[in-house]
Amino acid sequence: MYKVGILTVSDKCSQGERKDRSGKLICQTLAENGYEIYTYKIVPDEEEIIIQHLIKWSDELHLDLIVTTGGTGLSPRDVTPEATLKVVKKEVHGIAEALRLEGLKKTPHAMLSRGIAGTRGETLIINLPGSPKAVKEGLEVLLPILSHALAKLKGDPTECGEGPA
Ligand SMILES: Nc1ncnc2c1ncn2[C@@H]1O[C@H](COP(=O)(O)OP(=O)(O)OP(=O)(O)O)[C@@H](O)[C@H]1O
Ligand SMILES: Nc1nc2c(c(=O)[nH]1)N[C@H]1C(S)=C(S)[C@@H](COP(=O)(O)O)O[C@H]1N2
Repeated sequence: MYKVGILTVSDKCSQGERKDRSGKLICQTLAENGYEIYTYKIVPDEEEIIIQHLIKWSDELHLDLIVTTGGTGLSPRDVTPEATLKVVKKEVHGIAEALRLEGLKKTPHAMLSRGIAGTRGETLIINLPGSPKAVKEGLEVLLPILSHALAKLKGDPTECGEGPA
């Protein structure tokens, strides 16, 4: 069972001014789909704090997957993509592009998310926007590919083909 960490990046949620529905939605959805929710935290929109958590969860806890929610927009306090870029060793552009592409089918605002995805060692890190609606839509994009992505990240030699040639 793949181990997952969920990091909610939100000033309001971290100050108790808003209930974190988005992080909880990620926990619930991934658990329902067979992932082990290993850890879940709410942090403010502070780059250093985000970086510390991503590195610890990857290098010390050796999580397979980290999903962040929030702080991917244009607001001055939105720094999740910048923090994530400082942690990942390789970007997975296709995931970030797919999230925006599918998001645009729901709302033109999807183009305003600067979220990225990437890997650090054998950990896959994915940024989702903050709203529960964006999280629900983003998970619908991710769920079909997550187990394949994580298997490949761990060096699974099986072919990528879809069935017989
Ligand atoms: N974790 C969350 N749980 C529930 N709703 C959220 C959450 N994060 C964001 N939202 C909703 O999505 C909207 C846009 O998210 P955004 O990250 O811009 O939040 P914000 O309020 O601007 O900043 P912050 O959440 O960092 O205080 C928010 O105004 C809020 O309505
Ligand atoms: N699929 C999807 N993506 C989405 C949205 C959405 O509703 N659905 N919201 C957009 C909005 S309104 C914003 S402001 C940006 C950034 O959100 P964040 O600052 O909460 O990360 O995500 C965008 N991406």
